[in-house]
Amino acid sequence: MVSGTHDSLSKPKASLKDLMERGYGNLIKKIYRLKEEIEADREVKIKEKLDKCLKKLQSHIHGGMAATFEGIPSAVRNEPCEIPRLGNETSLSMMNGYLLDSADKGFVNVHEVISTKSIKLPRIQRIPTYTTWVFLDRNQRMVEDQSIVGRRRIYYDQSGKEALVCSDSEEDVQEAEVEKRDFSDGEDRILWMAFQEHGLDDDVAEVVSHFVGGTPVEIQERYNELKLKLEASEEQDSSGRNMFLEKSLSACLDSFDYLFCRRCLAFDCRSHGCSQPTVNPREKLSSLPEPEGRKPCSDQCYLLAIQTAEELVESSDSRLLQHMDHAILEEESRGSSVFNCEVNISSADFGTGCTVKSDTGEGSTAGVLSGLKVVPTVHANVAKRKITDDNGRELERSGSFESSINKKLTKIQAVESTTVNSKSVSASAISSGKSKKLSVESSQYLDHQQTGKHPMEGHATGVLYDLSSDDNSSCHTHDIIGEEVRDISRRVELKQPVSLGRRRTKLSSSCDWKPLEKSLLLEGLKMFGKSSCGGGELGEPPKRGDGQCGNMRLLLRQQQRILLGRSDVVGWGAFIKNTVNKNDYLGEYTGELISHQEADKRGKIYDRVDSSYLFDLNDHYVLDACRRGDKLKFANHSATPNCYCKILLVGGDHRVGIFAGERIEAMQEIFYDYRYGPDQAPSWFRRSKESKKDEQISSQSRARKHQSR
Ligand SMILES: C[S@@+](CC[C@H](N)C(=O)[O-])C[C@H]1O[C@@H](n2cnc3c(N)ncnc32)[C@H](O)[C@@H]1O
Repeated sequence: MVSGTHDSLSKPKASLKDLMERGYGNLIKKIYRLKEEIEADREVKIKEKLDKCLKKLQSHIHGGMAATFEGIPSAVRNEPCEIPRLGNETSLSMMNGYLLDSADKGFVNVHEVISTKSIKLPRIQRIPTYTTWVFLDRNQRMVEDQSIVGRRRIYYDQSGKEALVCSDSEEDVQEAEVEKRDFSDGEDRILWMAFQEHGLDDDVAEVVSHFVGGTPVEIQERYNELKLKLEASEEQDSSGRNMFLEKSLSACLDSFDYLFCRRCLAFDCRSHGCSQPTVNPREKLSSLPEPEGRKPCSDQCYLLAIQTAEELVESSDSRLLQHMDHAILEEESRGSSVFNCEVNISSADFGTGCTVKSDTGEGSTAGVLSGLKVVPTVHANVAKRKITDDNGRELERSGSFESSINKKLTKIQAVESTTVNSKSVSASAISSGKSKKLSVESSQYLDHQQTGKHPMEGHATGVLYDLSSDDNSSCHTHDIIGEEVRDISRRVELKQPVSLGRRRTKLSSSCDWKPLEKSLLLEGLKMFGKSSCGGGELGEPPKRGDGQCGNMRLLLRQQQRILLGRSDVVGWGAFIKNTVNKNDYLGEYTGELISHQEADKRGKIYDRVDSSYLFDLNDHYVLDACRRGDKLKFANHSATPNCYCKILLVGGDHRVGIFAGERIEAMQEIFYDYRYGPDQAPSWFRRSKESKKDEQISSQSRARKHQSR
């Protein structure tokens, strides 16, 4: 850095005369010349640009009208050319080249004018910025590059005037408010020449500042910047590599990495979106709170499983159970892996949120990997085995241990022998289903329909869980077969010492869940401390008239057609295409999954433009539909809404479903209550609440996070 930069700030600026006396006359003359050169250069460029524009304009003119364009160049070039006003004509008529009807003034000689009337084009509203949004099949994790946290960015408001500096700390914001001066190419040339010839000096900086403006400090800093740039490019020339390029390449690879789905092992997968972190279940285990003081909702509730597992752990058989755990792992590591595959067969085919536990058996081909053993097999093996302690002594099995193992086996076997019953596979449902995400070949099921034989039969010693959803238990978790298989294949490859059964517990808090390994289950459930099958805090699932599990519709995207149109209230709105009944599922509010910190930062920006698409999802995430989402993001707020939102746990993820609160006729606009908290309510929301002018739509929203019911 140059010394004395601070002095130059405090001392008054020397005049050009003083500087000349100090021997900078030559420099000053040179700068004058250079400036003139630059300006002449610029003028030439501007003229060239203008000519280009005019040529383009002329090419758009048809027939005789072209003649009227003669007057334009002089007008644009600021040469004397008076443009007469024609009564109340709009400015459009003044700019369109019709220099007309001024015989009395006699300054425009246009003979080929066809019409003396200006054309009034319809007024078109500016296209709002958010029209760049893209559809999302489901929520996507924010790509890190797009985070505004920890970055200093300047955002301009709609009129492009007021800037908002976004930064992590308030001090930063203060600091950043001093805008950095921009130097033009010409200015760069001047200061570069001056410092190159006279060295980096305060006086030189002062001379330059007389011509290019700014403070001597800014000018010196700019010079240093230019020098660094030059050095970098020289370095590139000498080494044949470009460090900037390298940096951007790694940044590029970074974001490429974010697009990689670690569940599907594919880029930009449609099921999970981008930025899939490698989730270590154990890490998750500690980060999420354990459910406390909750009552089981039914005899299938996972809370019961937790209790039982806790009891087992407390019991004197805990050691044996641990050893059994090991035994299972050993089994797994002996050539083939334990595979407790829970396969979701779409409700479109089964009429219900039907989950199938499948034992592939060795060499089986039931759509899952061959050579895998299943949990029942392993359990049976374990039950038969002698269990020894670390010193190789056989451990005595107490009665309760034997009975707990036996109970498990009995349960498993009982279910194993169960074929799919009429509740879970209904022929009518098979034909009427329209799921596009079917992962198991539907032909298999049609085959089943004809032969009366379930497609899994024969392939698998399959454990088919009857998961008919006409009981009132909530079905929160489903998965797609393909996805699970891919997941498993990867796990097998990686030879992870965790059984797949353990993994599945995380994903299988589905309707009629049959606990297989409670200690494992316990772990899985802890990972999803907030998961609930009707515990209440996530809301009751919507009533199902047709025996279909509520959130399967979400999973299968069985949504209503939504139209986008000008809202009756403000801006754009979402409209329903067909009439729907109360509690019908309309669609999902999708968006980017962002942290609360990120949301607060973005919220500040959204508040400025008074338009927010943030939706509180849970303690960890907020949905931001600003850039990505679905048409339902345009649904506006009303205090007397016709819809409601609900956060549902689907496939282990929280997702927002929008449901009809009443019968809604076709083409009606959709509203739901944004439910702003008192500390979040934007001014317009409060205003409208106070005034209560509008009976139907009594409040408005602002850039804060919407809440579900
Ligand atoms: C999710 S967007 C809804 C779509 C919005 N109308 C648009 O044109 O983009 C939410 C924003 O719409 C506006 N908004 C929604 N409901 C409103 C209402 N009842 N009155 C006024 N403004 C509303 C607020 O600016 C809010 O931040």
